[in-house]
Amino acid sequence: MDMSGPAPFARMNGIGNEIIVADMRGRTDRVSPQAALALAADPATHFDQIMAIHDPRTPGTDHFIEILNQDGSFAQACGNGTRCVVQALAADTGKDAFTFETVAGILNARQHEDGLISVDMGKPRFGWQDIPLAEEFRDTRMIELQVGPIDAPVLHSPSAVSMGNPHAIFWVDEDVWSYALDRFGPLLENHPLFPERANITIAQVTGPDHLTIRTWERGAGLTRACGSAACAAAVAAARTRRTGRSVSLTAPGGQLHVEWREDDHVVLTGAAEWEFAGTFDPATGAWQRDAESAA
Ligand SMILES: N[C@H](CCC[C@H](N)C(=O)O)C(=O)O
Repeated sequence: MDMSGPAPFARMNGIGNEIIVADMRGRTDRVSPQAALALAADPATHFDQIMAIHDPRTPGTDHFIEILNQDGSFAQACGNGTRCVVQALAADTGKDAFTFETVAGILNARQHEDGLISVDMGKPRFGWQDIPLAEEFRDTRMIELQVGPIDAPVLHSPSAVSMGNPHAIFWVDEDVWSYALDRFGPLLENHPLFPERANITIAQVTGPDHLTIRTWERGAGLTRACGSAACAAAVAAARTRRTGRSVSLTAPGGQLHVEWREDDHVVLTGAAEWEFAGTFDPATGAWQRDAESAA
């Protein structure tokens, strides 16, 4: 049955990462890039990512999840967005555990008694072709890339990690707010070394097994948090012996925890917050707020 016509959505956030959860269950259409661009352009619905919940495509999974960035591009992973999906589905179904299929693989997630949500983001990938990078690097813990004056680079020698989506983690010793990420982010996001672009994070070790991070996201720009970047930074910190495998992180929007388990799975834990509900046209992005959600 194709339930065409407007689809329900919830405007949420994952520690400040602005998310639209689109309920596409029971439908055969998809959220279009045009709809994403229209919703992103409206200040009331402006978002970083859209998480579209579809009916399952694979036995043993609850839903297929499709992810669009603010610029209409499709993404393979979104940790903060996945937590928002769990919170929305838990409220709707009374279940607290879910298995999702994404283009990056199968994700298991659950909401805890305290309301926090954990998502198994799968295994990190480190091969240069898996990130992907445009040229071979035998050790992606530190790749040759820099921005700023040639004799005094501002950011250099990042770690590269894929969490299903590409990440470059630049290690800094100064306060992460002292770097012009608004200027360097787009240069690095679109650097030829990243054939699929990349999410760009600056990370400072600010305590034993604690990182402070800021991210310029592929397809969304500066965001208040990026869950898959938190995973990438935690894994890269452990790989480069800056921290252990269980790391707490402070992003501009709040706190996250990442555990890189011994079975190689990376588990992201954090909060999700509901803001308001509405309905929208998945083809055009035309929307209206639910009466009971009216501000
Ligand atoms: N911008 C990312 C997708 C969203 C990631 C982020 N919002 C998260 O929580 O993981 C990309 O294009 O790979």
